[in-house]
Amino acid sequence: MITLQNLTMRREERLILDHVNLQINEGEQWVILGRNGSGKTTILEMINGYLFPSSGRVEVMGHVYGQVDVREVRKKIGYISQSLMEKLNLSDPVWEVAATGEYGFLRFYQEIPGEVKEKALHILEQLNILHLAEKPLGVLSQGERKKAMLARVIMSDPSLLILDEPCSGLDLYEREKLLADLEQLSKKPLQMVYVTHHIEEIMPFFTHTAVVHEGKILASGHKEDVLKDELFKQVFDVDVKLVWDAGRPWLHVQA
Ligand SMILES: Nc1ncnc2c1ncn2[C@@H]1O[C@H](COP(=O)(O)OP(=O)(O)OP(=O)(O)O)[C@@H](O)[C@H]1O
Repeated sequence: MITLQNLTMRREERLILDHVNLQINEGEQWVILGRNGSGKTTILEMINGYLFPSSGRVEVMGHVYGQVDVREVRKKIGYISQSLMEKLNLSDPVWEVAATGEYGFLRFYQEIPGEVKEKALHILEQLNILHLAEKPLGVLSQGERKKAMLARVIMSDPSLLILDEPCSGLDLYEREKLLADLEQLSKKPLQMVYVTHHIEEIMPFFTHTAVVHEGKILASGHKEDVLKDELFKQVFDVDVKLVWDAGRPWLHVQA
């Protein structure tokens, strides 16, 4: 479903990605982990076709970038990121923010068809935020904004969902609610690539993990094979012990 081959990215003489290879197959749910500045977002932007590598090959859902109109591929990709959040209009009502997902627009300049509004309201109801439908996006809490973005993504019925640190800024309650929503979504035929710094966000439904370090993929594969104490010591330079509890990994920092 996604093949990244030998991706290299240079910026001002700096090597930001260094021969990145990653194979993501249908039915797998991936988490990409790594420290600040390791190159995670750069990889996501390449999968979305917003950035092109200096060299290498990107194939997404059977389309090789450079040979297709990436805007067409993007219609099948849902993207949740802080940079997209910043592009949305804070004065737009939440239902309208969700409805824009139907077309991939950032905002509407014409009347929205009744059935599109109905569909948006239905999705808000599923996510338990129907009561926020008429509120402007700007008055929502961080957690509620994330849910509005999720509604916008669900509206577009994507085959691939890319999430860049969706839980950042959320308290424990909001984080767990968002993760539970994602778990529900994972039951659809919907593939996810989820970027985070926090391994406890690796819910049981995630099957695979890649660890990015200084622009390289340090390890990738089944999460149980990749998530090892030694790897965390190497990446985070902190002595940790990894413990699995209820199907989720947790890190204990050693004294
Ligand atoms: N346009 C750019 N020009 C120069 N350097 C850039 C540019 N975009 C990203 N970088 C650098 O590339 C490196 C990787 O950035 P990236 O955003 O992919 O990291 P990340 O792993 O997502 O980090 P974080 O977890 O902090 O979001 C960083 O050191 C960043 O400063």
